[in-house]
Amino acid sequence: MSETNAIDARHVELTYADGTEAVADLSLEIRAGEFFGFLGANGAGKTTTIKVLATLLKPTGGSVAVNGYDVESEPRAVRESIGYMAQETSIDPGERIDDLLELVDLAGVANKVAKDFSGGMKKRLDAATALVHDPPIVFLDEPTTGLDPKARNRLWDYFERINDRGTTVFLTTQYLEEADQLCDRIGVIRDGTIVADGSPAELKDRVGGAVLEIELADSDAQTRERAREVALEADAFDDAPIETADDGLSVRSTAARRRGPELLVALKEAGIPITGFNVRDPTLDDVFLAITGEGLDEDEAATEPGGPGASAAATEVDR
Ligand SMILES: Nc1ncnc2c1ncn2[C@@H]1O[C@H](COP(=O)(O)OP(=O)(O)OP(=O)(O)O)[C@@H](O)[C@H]1O
Repeated sequence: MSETNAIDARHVELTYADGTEAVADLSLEIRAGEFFGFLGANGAGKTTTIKVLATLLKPTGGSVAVNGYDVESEPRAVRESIGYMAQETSIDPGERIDDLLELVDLAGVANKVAKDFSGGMKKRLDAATALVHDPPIVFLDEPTTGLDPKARNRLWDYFERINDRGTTVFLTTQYLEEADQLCDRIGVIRDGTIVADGSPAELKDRVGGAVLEIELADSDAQTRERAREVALEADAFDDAPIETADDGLSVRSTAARRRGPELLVALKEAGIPITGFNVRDPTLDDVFLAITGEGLDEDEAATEPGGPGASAAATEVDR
Protein backbone atom coordinates (compact mmCIF):
# COMPACT_ATOMS: atom_id res chain seq x y z
CA MET A 1 0.00 0.00 0.00
CA SER A 2 1.47 3.34 -1.02
CA GLU A 3 2.06 5.81 1.83
CA THR A 4 1.20 8.76 -0.34
CA ASN A 5 -2.36 7.64 -1.04
CA ALA A 6 -5.08 9.52 0.79
CA ILE A 7 -7.47 6.69 -0.05
CA ASP A 8 -6.71 3.11 -0.93
CA ALA A 9 -9.82 1.02 -1.47
CA ARG A 10 -9.47 -2.58 -2.66
CA HIS A 11 -12.32 -4.74 -3.90
CA VAL A 12 -14.79 -3.09 -1.55
CA GLU A 13 -18.26 -4.57 -1.15
CA LEU A 14 -21.23 -3.26 0.78
CA THR A 15 -24.38 -5.33 0.86
CA TYR A 16 -27.21 -3.91 2.98
CA ALA A 17 -29.14 -6.09 5.42
CA ASP A 18 -31.99 -6.47 2.91
CA GLY A 19 -29.59 -7.96 0.34
CA THR A 20 -29.10 -4.82 -1.80
CA GLU A 21 -25.57 -4.88 -3.23
CA ALA A 22 -24.89 -1.14 -3.17
CA VAL A 23 -21.12 -1.44 -3.72
CA ALA A 24 -19.53 -4.37 -5.54
CA ASP A 25 -15.80 -4.90 -6.16
CA LEU A 26 -14.94 -1.20 -6.02
CA SER A 27 -11.22 -0.34 -6.12
CA LEU A 28 -9.93 3.21 -5.95
CA GLU A 29 -6.68 4.99 -5.22
CA ILE A 30 -6.65 8.71 -4.54
CA ARG A 31 -3.41 10.61 -4.09
CA ALA A 32 -2.94 13.15 -1.30
CA GLY A 33 -3.88 16.58 -2.60
CA GLU A 34 -6.12 15.36 -5.41
CA PHE A 35 -9.50 16.91 -6.10
CA PHE A 36 -11.49 13.78 -6.94
CA GLY A 37 -15.01 13.78 -8.34
CA PHE A 38 -17.28 10.79 -7.88
CA LEU A 39 -20.13 10.70 -10.37
CA GLY A 40 -23.05 8.37 -10.81
CA ALA A 41 -26.79 8.34 -11.40
CA ASN A 42 -29.25 8.15 -8.50
CA GLY A 43 -28.76 4.92 -6.62
CA ALA A 44 -25.40 4.10 -8.25
CA GLY A 45 -23.74 3.77 -4.83
CA LYS A 46 -22.03 7.14 -4.24
CA THR A 47 -23.33 7.86 -0.74
CA THR A 48 -22.80 4.26 0.36
CA THR A 49 -19.18 4.41 -0.83
CA ILE A 50 -18.55 7.71 0.99
CA LYS A 51 -20.07 6.27 4.16
CA VAL A 52 -17.75 3.27 3.95
CA LEU A 53 -14.72 5.55 3.43
CA ALA A 54 -15.83 7.76 6.32
CA THR A 55 -16.38 4.70 8.65
CA LEU A 56 -20.15 5.26 8.90
CA LEU A 57 -20.77 1.85 7.29
CA LYS A 58 -18.60 -1.25 7.65
CA PRO A 59 -17.63 -2.83 4.32
CA THR A 60 -18.98 -6.37 3.90
CA GLY A 61 -15.94 -7.21 1.75
CA GLY A 62 -12.56 -5.85 0.65
CA SER A 63 -10.33 -3.37 2.47
CA VAL A 64 -10.08 0.41 2.79
CA ALA A 65 -7.26 2.59 4.11
CA VAL A 66 -7.83 6.32 4.61
CA ASN A 67 -4.72 8.38 5.33
CA GLY A 68 -3.00 5.03 5.87
CA TYR A 69 -5.47 3.92 8.58
CA ASP A 70 -7.66 0.85 8.15
CA VAL A 71 -11.38 1.73 8.34
CA GLU A 72 -12.23 -1.44 10.24
CA SER A 73 -9.36 -1.79 12.72
CA GLU A 74 -8.58 1.93 13.17
CA PRO A 75 -11.90 3.75 12.67
CA ARG A 76 -11.16 6.40 15.29
CA ALA A 77 -7.87 7.38 13.61
CA VAL A 78 -9.71 7.55 10.26
CA ARG A 79 -12.43 9.80 11.74
CA GLU A 80 -9.91 12.12 13.30
CA SER A 81 -8.20 12.54 9.94
CA ILE A 82 -11.25 13.34 7.81
CA GLY A 83 -13.94 15.95 7.40
CA TYR A 84 -17.40 14.90 6.20
CA MET A 85 -20.08 17.13 4.76
CA ALA A 86 -23.21 15.01 4.48
CA GLN A 87 -25.85 15.30 1.77
CA GLU A 88 -28.51 16.31 4.27
CA THR A 89 -27.68 19.48 6.17
CA SER A 90 -26.34 18.71 9.63
CA ILE A 91 -26.39 22.12 11.27
CA ASP A 92 -27.85 22.18 14.74
CA PRO A 93 -30.53 24.88 14.42
CA GLY A 94 -29.50 26.47 17.72
CA GLU A 95 -25.80 26.52 16.94
CA ARG A 96 -23.91 29.76 17.47
CA ILE A 97 -21.28 30.81 15.00
CA ASP A 98 -17.67 31.70 15.66
CA ASP A 99 -14.63 32.99 13.88
CA LEU A 100 -14.04 30.11 11.52
CA LEU A 101 -16.95 31.69 9.65
CA GLU A 102 -14.46 34.18 8.28
CA LEU A 103 -13.32 31.33 6.05
CA VAL A 104 -16.69 30.82 4.43
CA ASP A 105 -17.60 34.47 4.31
CA LEU A 106 -20.19 34.29 7.07
CA ALA A 107 -18.46 36.41 9.72
CA GLY A 108 -20.90 39.26 9.11
CA VAL A 109 -23.78 37.11 10.40
CA ALA A 110 -21.94 35.51 13.33
CA ASN A 111 -24.49 36.80 15.85
CA LYS A 112 -27.36 34.96 14.16
CA VAL A 113 -28.62 31.48 14.93
CA ALA A 114 -28.20 29.08 12.04
CA LYS A 115 -31.91 28.40 11.66
CA ASP A 116 -32.30 31.86 10.14
CA PHE A 117 -29.73 31.11 7.44
CA SER A 118 -30.58 30.63 3.77
CA GLY A 119 -29.90 27.22 2.17
CA GLY A 120 -26.61 28.49 0.72
CA MET A 121 -25.45 29.88 4.07
CA LYS A 122 -26.28 26.60 5.82
CA LYS A 123 -24.24 24.69 3.24
CA ARG A 124 -21.31 27.05 3.75
CA LEU A 125 -21.57 26.59 7.48
CA ASP A 126 -21.70 22.81 6.96
CA ALA A 127 -18.57 23.04 4.84
CA ALA A 128 -16.80 25.09 7.50
CA THR A 129 -17.87 22.63 10.21
CA ALA A 130 -16.44 19.71 8.21
CA LEU A 131 -13.09 21.51 8.20
CA VAL A 132 -12.90 22.76 11.78
CA HIS A 133 -10.13 20.33 12.74
CA ASP A 134 -8.19 20.96 9.52
CA PRO A 135 -8.38 17.37 8.24
CA PRO A 136 -6.13 16.26 5.35
CA ILE A 137 -9.19 14.80 3.54
CA VAL A 138 -12.68 16.13 3.23
CA PHE A 139 -15.68 14.21 1.85
CA LEU A 140 -18.33 16.40 0.27
CA ASP A 141 -21.54 14.55 -0.58
CA GLU A 142 -23.51 16.62 -3.10
CA PRO A 143 -22.58 19.84 -1.30
CA THR A 144 -24.26 22.21 -3.74
CA THR A 145 -27.49 20.33 -4.53
CA GLY A 146 -30.43 22.69 -4.55
CA LEU A 147 -28.37 25.90 -4.33
CA ASP A 148 -28.72 28.83 -6.69
CA PRO A 149 -25.77 29.55 -9.03
CA LYS A 150 -24.40 32.38 -6.88
CA ALA A 151 -24.34 30.28 -3.71
CA ARG A 152 -22.86 27.40 -5.69
CA ASN A 153 -20.05 29.61 -7.01
CA ARG A 154 -19.13 30.77 -3.51
CA LEU A 155 -18.84 27.16 -2.36
CA TRP A 156 -16.76 26.30 -5.44
CA ASP A 157 -14.32 29.09 -4.54
CA TYR A 158 -14.09 27.77 -1.03
CA PHE A 159 -13.46 24.16 -2.15
CA GLU A 160 -10.77 25.35 -4.55
CA ARG A 161 -9.09 27.30 -1.78
CA ILE A 162 -8.96 24.36 0.63
CA ASN A 163 -7.64 22.11 -2.14
CA ASP A 164 -4.97 24.70 -3.04
CA ARG A 165 -3.97 24.59 0.61
CA GLY A 166 -3.27 20.85 0.19
CA THR A 167 -6.52 19.24 1.39
CA THR A 168 -7.58 16.16 -0.55
CA VAL A 169 -11.17 16.61 -1.69
CA PHE A 170 -13.57 13.75 -2.44
CA LEU A 171 -16.68 15.24 -4.01
CA THR A 172 -19.87 13.61 -5.20
CA THR A 173 -22.09 15.69 -7.38
CA GLN A 174 -24.96 15.43 -9.79
CA TYR A 175 -23.78 18.55 -11.59
CA LEU A 176 -21.39 17.57 -14.34
CA GLU A 177 -20.35 21.18 -14.84
CA GLU A 178 -19.26 21.26 -11.20
CA ALA A 179 -17.10 18.17 -11.65
CA ASP A 180 -15.65 19.55 -14.87
CA GLN A 181 -14.75 22.85 -13.27
CA LEU A 182 -13.28 21.58 -10.00
CA CYS A 183 -11.91 18.06 -10.34
CA ASP A 184 -8.43 16.83 -11.28
CA ARG A 185 -9.82 13.36 -11.74
CA ILE A 186 -13.24 11.81 -12.03
CA GLY A 187 -14.46 8.31 -11.29
CA VAL A 188 -17.82 7.20 -12.66
CA ILE A 189 -19.72 4.63 -10.59
CA ARG A 190 -22.46 2.43 -11.94
CA ASP A 191 -24.20 -0.39 -10.09
CA GLY A 192 -21.71 -0.05 -7.25
CA THR A 193 -18.53 -0.33 -9.28
CA ILE A 194 -16.21 2.10 -11.07
CA VAL A 195 -16.72 2.02 -14.82
CA ALA A 196 -14.50 4.96 -15.88
CA ASP A 197 -11.68 6.93 -14.32
CA GLY A 198 -9.64 9.83 -15.69
CA SER A 199 -9.23 13.59 -15.89
CA PRO A 200 -12.20 15.47 -17.37
CA ALA A 201 -10.18 16.03 -20.56
CA GLU A 202 -9.20 12.35 -20.83
CA LEU A 203 -12.78 11.23 -20.38
CA LYS A 204 -13.98 13.63 -23.06
CA ASP A 205 -11.24 12.45 -25.43
CA ARG A 206 -12.30 8.88 -24.84
CA VAL A 207 -15.81 9.66 -26.01
CA GLY A 208 -14.31 10.49 -29.39
CA GLY A 209 -15.15 13.20 -31.87
CA ALA A 210 -17.42 16.20 -31.79
CA VAL A 211 -21.18 16.49 -31.49
CA LEU A 212 -23.21 17.78 -34.43
CA GLU A 213 -26.62 19.07 -33.41
CA ILE A 214 -29.29 19.92 -35.96
CA GLU A 215 -32.44 21.83 -35.11
CA LEU A 216 -35.40 21.09 -37.37
CA ALA A 217 -38.09 23.62 -38.26
CA ASP A 218 -40.76 20.96 -37.64
CA SER A 219 -39.72 18.94 -34.64
CA ASP A 220 -42.64 16.49 -34.47
CA ALA A 221 -41.71 12.85 -34.00
CA GLN A 222 -42.48 11.93 -37.60
CA THR A 223 -40.20 14.63 -39.10
CA ARG A 224 -37.43 13.75 -36.68
CA GLU A 225 -37.67 10.10 -37.69
CA ARG A 226 -37.64 11.00 -41.40
CA ALA A 227 -34.59 13.22 -40.78
CA ARG A 228 -32.88 10.36 -39.00
CA GLU A 229 -33.47 8.09 -41.98
CA VAL A 230 -32.01 10.72 -44.32
CA ALA A 231 -28.98 10.97 -42.02
CA LEU A 232 -28.51 7.18 -42.05
CA GLU A 233 -28.76 7.11 -45.85
CA ALA A 234 -26.23 9.97 -46.14
CA ASP A 235 -23.83 7.54 -44.42
CA ALA A 236 -21.37 10.30 -43.51
CA PHE A 237 -20.49 9.38 -39.94
CA ASP A 238 -18.94 5.90 -39.94
CA ASP A 239 -21.89 4.14 -38.33
CA ALA A 240 -22.08 6.58 -35.39
CA PRO A 241 -25.56 6.40 -33.88
CA ILE A 242 -27.89 9.20 -34.98
CA GLU A 243 -29.93 10.30 -31.98
CA THR A 244 -33.22 12.19 -32.12
CA ALA A 245 -33.45 15.01 -29.58
CA ASP A 246 -36.39 17.25 -28.56
CA ASP A 247 -35.96 19.66 -31.42
CA GLY A 248 -33.96 17.67 -33.96
CA LEU A 249 -31.03 15.30 -34.37
CA SER A 250 -27.61 14.85 -32.87
CA VAL A 251 -24.68 12.71 -33.87
CA ARG A 252 -21.37 12.22 -32.10
CA SER A 253 -18.58 11.29 -34.47
CA THR A 254 -14.94 12.01 -35.34
CA ALA A 255 -16.33 12.96 -38.78
CA ALA A 256 -18.89 15.44 -37.36
CA ARG A 257 -16.99 18.60 -38.36
CA ARG A 258 -15.69 17.37 -41.71
CA ARG A 259 -18.84 15.73 -43.02
CA GLY A 260 -21.59 17.60 -41.18
CA PRO A 261 -22.29 19.81 -44.23
CA GLU A 262 -23.16 16.69 -46.29
CA LEU A 263 -25.97 15.95 -43.88
CA LEU A 264 -27.26 19.51 -44.11
CA VAL A 265 -27.36 19.22 -47.90
CA ALA A 266 -29.07 15.81 -47.76
CA LEU A 267 -31.76 17.18 -45.42
CA LYS A 268 -32.33 20.16 -47.68
CA GLU A 269 -32.66 17.88 -50.72
CA ALA A 270 -35.18 15.76 -48.83
CA GLY A 271 -37.26 18.90 -48.18
CA ILE A 272 -36.71 18.94 -44.42
CA PRO A 273 -36.09 22.56 -43.33
CA ILE A 274 -33.47 23.31 -40.69
CA THR A 275 -33.52 26.25 -38.28
CA GLY A 276 -30.08 25.80 -36.77
CA PHE A 277 -27.00 23.63 -36.44
CA ASN A 278 -24.00 23.51 -34.16
CA VAL A 279 -20.82 21.46 -33.85
CA ARG A 280 -19.36 21.33 -30.35
CA ASP A 281 -16.77 19.44 -28.34
CA PRO A 282 -18.13 16.70 -26.08
CA THR A 283 -19.09 17.65 -22.54
CA LEU A 284 -19.09 15.47 -19.45
CA ASP A 285 -22.80 14.94 -20.16
CA ASP A 286 -21.83 13.18 -23.38
CA VAL A 287 -19.22 11.18 -21.49
CA PHE A 288 -21.79 10.17 -18.95
CA LEU A 289 -24.29 9.19 -21.60
CA ALA A 290 -21.69 7.17 -23.51
CA ILE A 291 -20.49 5.34 -20.40
CA THR A 292 -23.71 4.64 -18.57
CA GLY A 293 -26.28 4.89 -21.34
CA GLU A 294 -28.25 7.30 -19.16
CA GLY A 295 -28.12 10.95 -18.13
CA LEU A 296 -27.86 12.38 -14.65
CA ASP A 297 -31.21 13.65 -13.48
CA GLU A 298 -30.30 17.11 -12.24
CA ASP A 299 -33.91 18.17 -11.66
CA GLU A 300 -34.38 15.32 -9.27
CA ALA A 301 -31.13 16.25 -7.54
CA ALA A 302 -32.41 19.77 -7.04
CA THR A 303 -35.69 18.71 -5.48
CA GLU A 304 -34.64 15.69 -3.43
CA PRO A 305 -31.52 16.61 -1.53
CA GLY A 306 -31.97 13.67 0.86
CA GLY A 307 -32.05 10.92 -1.78
CA PRO A 308 -32.13 7.22 -0.99
CA GLY A 309 -28.92 7.53 1.04
CA ALA A 310 -30.89 9.37 3.72
CA SER A 311 -32.63 6.11 4.61
CA ALA A 312 -29.41 4.30 5.48
CA ALA A 313 -29.57 5.15 9.19
CA ALA A 314 -30.77 1.71 10.29
CA THR A 315 -27.55 -0.04 9.35
CA GLU A 316 -25.10 2.75 10.10
CA VAL A 317 -22.26 2.41 12.54
CA ASP A 318 -22.90 4.54 15.61
CA ARG A 319 -20.30 7.30 15.77
N1 LIG B 1 -30.20 1.51 4.15
C1 LIG B 1 -30.35 0.92 2.98
N2 LIG B 1 -30.85 -0.33 2.90
C2 LIG B 1 -30.98 -0.95 1.70
N3 LIG B 1 -30.64 -0.41 0.51
C3 LIG B 1 -30.12 0.83 0.53
C4 LIG B 1 -29.95 1.56 1.75
N4 LIG B 1 -29.41 2.77 1.44
C5 LIG B 1 -29.26 2.79 0.11
N5 LIG B 1 -29.68 1.63 -0.45
C6 LIG B 1 -29.66 1.22 -1.87
O1 LIG B 1 -28.31 1.08 -2.25
C7 LIG B 1 -28.10 1.55 -3.58
C8 LIG B 1 -27.07 2.66 -3.58
O2 LIG B 1 -27.59 3.79 -2.87
P1 LIG B 1 -26.73 5.11 -2.62
O3 LIG B 1 -27.54 6.00 -1.76
O4 LIG B 1 -25.38 4.74 -2.18
O5 LIG B 1 -26.65 5.70 -4.09
P2 LIG B 1 -26.24 7.16 -4.58
O6 LIG B 1 -25.42 6.96 -5.80
O7 LIG B 1 -25.64 7.92 -3.45
O8 LIG B 1 -27.64 7.77 -4.95
P3 LIG B 1 -28.22 9.26 -4.78
O9 LIG B 1 -27.52 10.08 -5.81
O10 LIG B 1 -29.67 9.11 -5.06
O11 LIG B 1 -27.93 9.71 -3.38
C9 LIG B 1 -29.48 1.98 -4.07
O12 LIG B 1 -30.05 0.89 -4.75
C10 LIG B 1 -30.22 2.28 -2.80
O13 LIG B 1 -31.61 2.12 -2.98
